[in-house]
Amino acid sequence: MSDHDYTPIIAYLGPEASFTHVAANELFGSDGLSAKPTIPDCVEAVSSGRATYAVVPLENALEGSVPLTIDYMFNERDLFINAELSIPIQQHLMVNQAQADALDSIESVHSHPHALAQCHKYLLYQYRGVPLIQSTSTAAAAKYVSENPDKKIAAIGNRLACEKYNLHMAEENIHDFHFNHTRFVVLSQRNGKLEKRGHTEMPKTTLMVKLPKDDRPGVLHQVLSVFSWRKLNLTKIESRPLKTGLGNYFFIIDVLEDEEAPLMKGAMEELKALDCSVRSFGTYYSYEQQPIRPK
Ligand SMILES: O=C(O)C(=O)C[C@]1(C(=O)O)C=C[C@@H](O)C=C1
Repeated sequence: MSDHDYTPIIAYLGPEASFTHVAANELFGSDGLSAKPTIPDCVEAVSSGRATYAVVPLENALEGSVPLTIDYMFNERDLFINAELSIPIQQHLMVNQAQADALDSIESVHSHPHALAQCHKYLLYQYRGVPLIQSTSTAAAAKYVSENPDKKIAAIGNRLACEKYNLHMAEENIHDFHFNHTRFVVLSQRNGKLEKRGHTEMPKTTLMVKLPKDDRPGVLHQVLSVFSWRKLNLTKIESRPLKTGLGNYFFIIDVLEDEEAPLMKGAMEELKALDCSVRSFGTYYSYEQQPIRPK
């Protein structure tokens, strides 16, 4: 991808101090970042041209894919993945400063559904029966708690949100499993790699594969052998509903190879020869971020 001579606008799932904000900041710095209230708003901003890029969460190590991102991304015909960034996720429980002494009487816990799920056991044992309220992001929950000092409510989110919204840190690291990472992707209308220092060696290509309509036995096996006999390494395969009826699925397949490599071109041709429909979301590099450290 060539350098821009203008500041690109980067739509991200906000508000400020969401995990997606951390990801966007890591990849692009703070210039041009534009917070959006929801994932569909981010995808729409980039597909309409109002933003150059969108940064959205795609997959969490504990909870799996982010359905909203998958649905919007794979239905927008003209978007490509330019980069991915994996971030370690540490979840903390926070309350308004005015409620710092009322931790035993919390009446609801607010956060993004993924964050609530990542802390499921903690919430079960420490706050059994307390209603869990979904928000559009962890930072949106933190902001809501900061704006409601009279309410006995808590938010789950990251340390930056605790600082940004001046909340009281009630308990740190409440996620149930130590290895908690989320993978974010950069989407744009252009097919090309976003190149920065520190990417992993092999590029990755994301494909959307629809099986042939005749539903013959063994066709998924044939699809997988297209990659296996070429020794193309798959890092993910996931089936998602096509939303056209029960039993109708497409596959998201991540391959550790450049789509321009001869082996990949051959694989795509062979998939088409099997009557599969194949769409590439482009080839991109992977980046990793270190844990957010206390100030
Ligand atoms: O709520 C946020 O802060 C987000 O950026 C979203 C999101 C997600 O969709 O999974 C990102 C990382 C964490 O896994 C929890 C929530």
